[in-house]
Amino acid sequence: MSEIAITLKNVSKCYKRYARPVDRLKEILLPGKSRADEFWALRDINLEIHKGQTVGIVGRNGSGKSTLLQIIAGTLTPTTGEVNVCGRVSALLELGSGFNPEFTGRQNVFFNGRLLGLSQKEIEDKFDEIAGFADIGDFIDEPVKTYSSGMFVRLAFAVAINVNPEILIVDEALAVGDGVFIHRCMASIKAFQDSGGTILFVSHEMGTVSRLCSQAIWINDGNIVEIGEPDDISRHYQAWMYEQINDYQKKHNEVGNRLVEPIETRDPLENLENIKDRTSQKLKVNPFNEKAYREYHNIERFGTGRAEIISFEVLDNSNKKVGFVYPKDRIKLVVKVLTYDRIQKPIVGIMLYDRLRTAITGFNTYQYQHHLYSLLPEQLLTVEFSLEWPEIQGGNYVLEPAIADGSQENHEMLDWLQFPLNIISGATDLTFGVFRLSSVNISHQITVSQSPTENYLETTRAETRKV
Ligand SMILES: Nc1ncnc2c1ncn2[C@@H]1O[C@H](COP(=O)(O)OP(=O)(O)OP(=O)(O)O)[C@@H](O)[C@H]1O
Repeated sequence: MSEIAITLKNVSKCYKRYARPVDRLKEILLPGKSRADEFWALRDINLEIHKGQTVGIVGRNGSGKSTLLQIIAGTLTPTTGEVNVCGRVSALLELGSGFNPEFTGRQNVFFNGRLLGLSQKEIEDKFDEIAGFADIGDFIDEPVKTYSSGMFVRLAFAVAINVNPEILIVDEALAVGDGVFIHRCMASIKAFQDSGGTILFVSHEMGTVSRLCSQAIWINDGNIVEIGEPDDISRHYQAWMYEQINDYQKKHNEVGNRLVEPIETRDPLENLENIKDRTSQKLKVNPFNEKAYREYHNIERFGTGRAEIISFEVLDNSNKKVGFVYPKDRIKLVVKVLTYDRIQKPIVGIMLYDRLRTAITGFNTYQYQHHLYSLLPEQLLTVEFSLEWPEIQGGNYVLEPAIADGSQENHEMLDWLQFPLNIISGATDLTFGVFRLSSVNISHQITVSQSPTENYLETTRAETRKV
């Protein structure tokens, strides 16, 4: 096992919160009696991060991510516990933190470089590289208070990555950079990873965490919920987020989500009892019936459970199950849903993820304006999506079906199966990046100047059409 770069033992952080600003003043003027409420932003955090790891930290707003990063970066002291950091830390924390707004960009580069332990000469040697990376032109000699948030982060990242850190800490800041800059940041982060650097970063984008990280940490209400493979954390966090959304919908949408159109009655299924028997087991352990998430880390499905996906199949043209497809193959994705309650506005959809859990595409009945009538309890809904397999890179993919009640923007997630089906996509042709465009027209012309004096031009034209 590699060396340990960061260790946290029983780290907690308590902030003081004052109901009124005057209480803070009173406490200073009349010491002895605390007038603040205690707020524990982190509780008993135990963590070991090895050298060379890239660790993504996820969690909803206010869960304690920045507090944790600041404690590791050394800009905040924990209330209790022990922190050991081995290696030079360069931190890109809250936007502009560490920059003096009255100083110019240039002055701030020197100021920050010195704070990070570089000598004047070292910073002078690196200055052009830093300014070149930040690419903010003449603004480098303007006070940073005149910078846009994007310019701020450009300079801050340029400093952070160019001061030879061993541990790089990035707190969401990159979210405000433009596409070109993010691309460059990602390239430098990759190079830093390859050189054996340790990275900790906060992101709300699970795709980025899955792509970049070797490990992920999920924090909620100041506690570590789970540490593990980014892919697992991504699924569990997604499940939990939907739980929150469902709770919110329940509270705020009791009336809004009520049935407006007439219910279409359907013939009850002949073998409904059998199906119910098979699925009742699952329902009993449905984690969304009031249990805290912590108790069911290893779920592979989530939702309120008012309806349940009981079968999901990928079929070829002759209705045979397939696990291997080629681009342009026609396939059918068949989702069967059993209802346990009245579902007023059913939406059935499927997400396609790659092996790093990057969402490749998603489609659902609502989006394609395929209206599904309201369902009664104990009905079986079968939805079949017929499609041409996209021209994506060859490899392993995951298809995940889901059933929701509501609209695209505002729905209750009833059941979402995570990782029910792996499908291998064969590669038929060269594909660069994620997918290959299915229809590209290419034309070209070559113009030759045959005699400069006559200025005579001969043009050869050609056109190819690839559909
Ligand atoms: N200086 C402070 N005084 C009092 N409370 C604070 C202070 N700084 C942070 N908090 C509180 O501590 C909790 C954790 O904050 P923190 O910034 O670490 O969360 P976060 O997960 O980074 O949130 P976000 O995703 O919104 O950036 C929040 O409830 C926040 O209000």
